[in-house]
Amino acid sequence: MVATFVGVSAAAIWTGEIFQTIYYSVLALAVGAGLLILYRLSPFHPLYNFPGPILLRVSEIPMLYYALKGTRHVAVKRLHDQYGRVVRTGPNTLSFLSLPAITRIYGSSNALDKTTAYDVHSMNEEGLFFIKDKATHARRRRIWNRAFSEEALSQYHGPLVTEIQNLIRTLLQRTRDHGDVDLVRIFPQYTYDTTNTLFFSGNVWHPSLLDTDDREQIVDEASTFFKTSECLGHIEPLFHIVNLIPNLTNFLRLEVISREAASRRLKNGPSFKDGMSYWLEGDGVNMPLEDLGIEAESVLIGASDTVAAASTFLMCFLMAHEKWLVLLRDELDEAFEDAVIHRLNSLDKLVVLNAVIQETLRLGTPMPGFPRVVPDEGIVLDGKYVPSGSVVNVPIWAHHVDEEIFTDATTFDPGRWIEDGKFVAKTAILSFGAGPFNCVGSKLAYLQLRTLTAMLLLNLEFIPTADFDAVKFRDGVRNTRATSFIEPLKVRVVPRKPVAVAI
Ligand code: HEM
Repeated sequence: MVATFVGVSAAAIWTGEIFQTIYYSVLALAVGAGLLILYRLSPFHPLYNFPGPILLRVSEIPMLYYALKGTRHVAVKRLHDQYGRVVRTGPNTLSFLSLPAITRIYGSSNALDKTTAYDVHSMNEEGLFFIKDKATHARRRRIWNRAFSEEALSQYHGPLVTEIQNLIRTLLQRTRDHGDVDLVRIFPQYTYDTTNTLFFSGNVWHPSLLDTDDREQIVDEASTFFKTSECLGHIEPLFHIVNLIPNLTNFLRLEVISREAASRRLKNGPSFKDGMSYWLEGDGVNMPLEDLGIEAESVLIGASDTVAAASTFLMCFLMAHEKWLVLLRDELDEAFEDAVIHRLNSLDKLVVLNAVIQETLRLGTPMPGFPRVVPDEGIVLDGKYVPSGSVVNVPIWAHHVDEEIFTDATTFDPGRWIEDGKFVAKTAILSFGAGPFNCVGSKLAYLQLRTLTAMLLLNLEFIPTADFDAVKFRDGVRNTRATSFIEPLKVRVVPRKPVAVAI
């Protein structure tokens, strides 16, 4: 009897202690969170004087919501419309919409460092996109630059044209099989194939994604990676916790694919002087072999979705603005009336082509911006002191549709880039970033966009399906590091007179 009494009593005491522990822990957390919120709103917070909505001043969660939805670029633009040129977009984050801020944050020789948002990867080696230290980055960048020299770009001409010819064949085949073809689906297949060919001599996957309609769902794997790292980049310590839990790291499969890409290409060798050949040659300093996997990831991330999204926007704009489609096609028909593109470099001179591409990049870069961290001594931005450790950012999309910089800013008007019959890129756009961390592959991106647009429009006619609605399509644009489209962009493709390319 006594034993039972004592046993029950001990259990009760134990249960009571657990309850008390939980109670006091929750209470302590609630008090801690309350104090943190009060501090973030108080004049003691170093960013107190910067305007912004209360919810964003106290927590990262509202911006995380927009990041998850893929509409952060729109949310930040609205905040600038409401609060002005500088907005507090998070407890510790400021967004600056101004030209001097672009120069100070990204462009100058003392450009600011990348934040820990770039640490969202599980590889221990060093890859260009992820390197934060400026001196280490500059050394690695010299090696990468060689893969985009004039000599290197000319090596890519032939393989690039072959990829586009395969795209043209597949567009016609899918139209024959299904009555129409979705450009949102087919363009990433083509760009991932092109990266595979130009950088790894086609060793990453075979047959091509176009030939299998991406049976292995490589494009989806990459897009899951982008979405997850965009969200975890907001609360980067969470990534390191997630990374410890095996089944939660499936989104990192792109890293496995990247390692395999590098090792297969190393084992099989190149079929022409591909991008990896330039990495292996080095530039005074050698690329460490163990870094090839993460560098492969840098190029797979950097080169494929970006070019696919720009190509999709370009076709959508042309179908929605027939005047520019006709002007561009006339320019191409006249330039290549003998049905041969003699040199790809001749495309650099075409005024309407280049204006259409520049305008596409202006309106077709729905990026919220790239975060940088303020150094120990703090900095002055737009006449305001910004304390050490703050995260600052220029919103690319909001900059591109800023009425103070571009008249009639939301209208697709390639004419804004043409002066006295010449293409003039007179106003800077941020599609490729700026400064030491800007896009290393921009020259290749322009080469790809010029060649693709010219070859598609010369060889094919694109007829949008009856349900084509440019406004609905634009409303379905999302950006989670990479750009994605909720709506399909369906077209029927009809052959025109075939045009050859002489390399
Ligand atoms: C339309 C196409 C493209 C767009 C809009 C684009 C955009 C950008 C932007 C904005 C950045 C800076 C990102 C940051 O600061 O965090 C960047 C970096 C980068 N891009 Fe591109 N890119 C394009 C095509 C390419 C291509 C074709 C390649 C390679 C073949 C490439 C490889 C890279 C790499 C490796 C970086 C990191 C550079 C560094 O940290 O030094 N991109 N890109």
